[in-house]
Amino acid sequence: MSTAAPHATGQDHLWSVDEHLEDILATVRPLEPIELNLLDAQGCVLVDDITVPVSLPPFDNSSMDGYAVRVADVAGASEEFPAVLDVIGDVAAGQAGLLQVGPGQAARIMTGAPLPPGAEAVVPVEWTDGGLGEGPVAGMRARSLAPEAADGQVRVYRPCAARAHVRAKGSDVQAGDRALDAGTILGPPQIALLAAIGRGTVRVRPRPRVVVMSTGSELVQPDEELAGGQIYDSNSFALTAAARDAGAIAYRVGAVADDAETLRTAIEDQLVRADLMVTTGGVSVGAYDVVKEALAHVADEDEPGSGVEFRKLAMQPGKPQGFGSIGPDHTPLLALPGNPVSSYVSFELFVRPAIRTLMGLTDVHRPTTRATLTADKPLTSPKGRRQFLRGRYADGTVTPVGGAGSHLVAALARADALIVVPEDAESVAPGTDVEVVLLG
Ligand SMILES: Nc1nc2c(c(=O)[nH]1)N[C@H]1C(S)=C(S)[C@@H](COP(=O)(O)OP(=O)(O)OC[C@H]3O[C@@H](n4cnc5c(N)ncnc54)[C@H](O)[C@@H]3O)O[C@H]1N2
Ligand code: MOO
Repeated sequence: MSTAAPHATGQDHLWSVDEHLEDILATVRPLEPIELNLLDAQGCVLVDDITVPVSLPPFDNSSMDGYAVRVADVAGASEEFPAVLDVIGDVAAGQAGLLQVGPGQAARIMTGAPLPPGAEAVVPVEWTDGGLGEGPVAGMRARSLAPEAADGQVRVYRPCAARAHVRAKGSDVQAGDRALDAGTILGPPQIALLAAIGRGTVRVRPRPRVVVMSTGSELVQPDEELAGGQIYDSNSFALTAAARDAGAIAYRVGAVADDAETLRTAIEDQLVRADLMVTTGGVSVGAYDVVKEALAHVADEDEPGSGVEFRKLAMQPGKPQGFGSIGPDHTPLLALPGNPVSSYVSFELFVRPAIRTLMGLTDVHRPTTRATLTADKPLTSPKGRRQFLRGRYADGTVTPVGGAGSHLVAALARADALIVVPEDAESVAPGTDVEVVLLG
């Protein structure tokens, strides 16, 4: 192998952000569906439409603790002239078919209990004397204090309309209705609905397993002592968190040393648990840029399409990038630049859409909006590069946070948006309408 410095020929080509993203999305495919228990499916994308098997609620039931009555029996009732009804017993939630309410009768009923046949409405207990004969009560006596079921008489002080305080069968969803559409992400409310209609498992695309690996012999893990020339590894934390935020199950591998063989072995060891590999650092043109060295030649001649290509993109930050697939399963790999802001911005632009494609989502991008630039002076941007500056967005305006330097982590921590300066702009004046990526 030659030890001469590489020539610039062919390496000067700058790929656009859109070309790079297109290549990534053309390679990454949604993961195969699996059947998962409801809670394991949280955050996953539903593969099939879900139809409601039984109506919800499955039967007419009471929305209040009170008395199930016939409307005619309480017509005209007042505190002065209460309706007096014979109480025939209790209907608790979970009971059905025991009582029949006839004229002049009432059944004491609990919230969620089935409306007994014959009854047309429920009067809340607060509209009655609770069977105690001493005027309106605030509630029923606890079962521990009065274990026997209600009997005797109840005075009802107000009339009620038919179906009052009754939740009708099917008033939530009807059997045969579409409960959820394929493509829905299962959050807590969707999981509530699936459980409510009796589904214990669902077919979803699994959450992608993403291994995030930082590289660099200068990196030290948080809580350890820094020696001269060392810095803390922030990328592996930032990107693991970002992968989780995107919906992945993410594994962090902190700081592999700048040695090609060590790195190759470390990556091979991780492939078993990766649907997607992400590395940071070592992709530039330095003598110690080991990711490039380790991966630029991993293409397997027997495996067409395998291998990692390193490119320069017309963007800032995030100019040097690697992308391809490795290992027997052609696991996609994105090699991001090491500067902390570069790796984070690259993640947002390329890795997040890849993760969301693996998840089976069609809308894979962060939302964007237009905003008026608020700044003391014009923003400057290198010609021919799409620049992503950090900013704060509020009420249709965006304000830059910190400068363009790709080492500025503190400013990144205060930002909630990226200000996009297009390739053809070298300067953007305050007051200009700009595109903004909302980081959510
Ligand atoms: N002669 C040239 N030099 C550089 C160029 C170039 O075109 N010609 N490009 C610059 C750009 S742009 C970037 S971006 C960086 C990318 O470099 P690498 O991907 O090789 O990254 P490293 O050299 O490993 O690190 C860069 C920088 O970031 C710090 N770093 C790395 N990993 C972490 C981490 N996990 N946590 C925190 N900080 C990290 C590292 O210490 C360096 O300071 O190359 C430029 N150079
Ligand atoms: O592209 Mo580098 O990522 O500008 O700092």
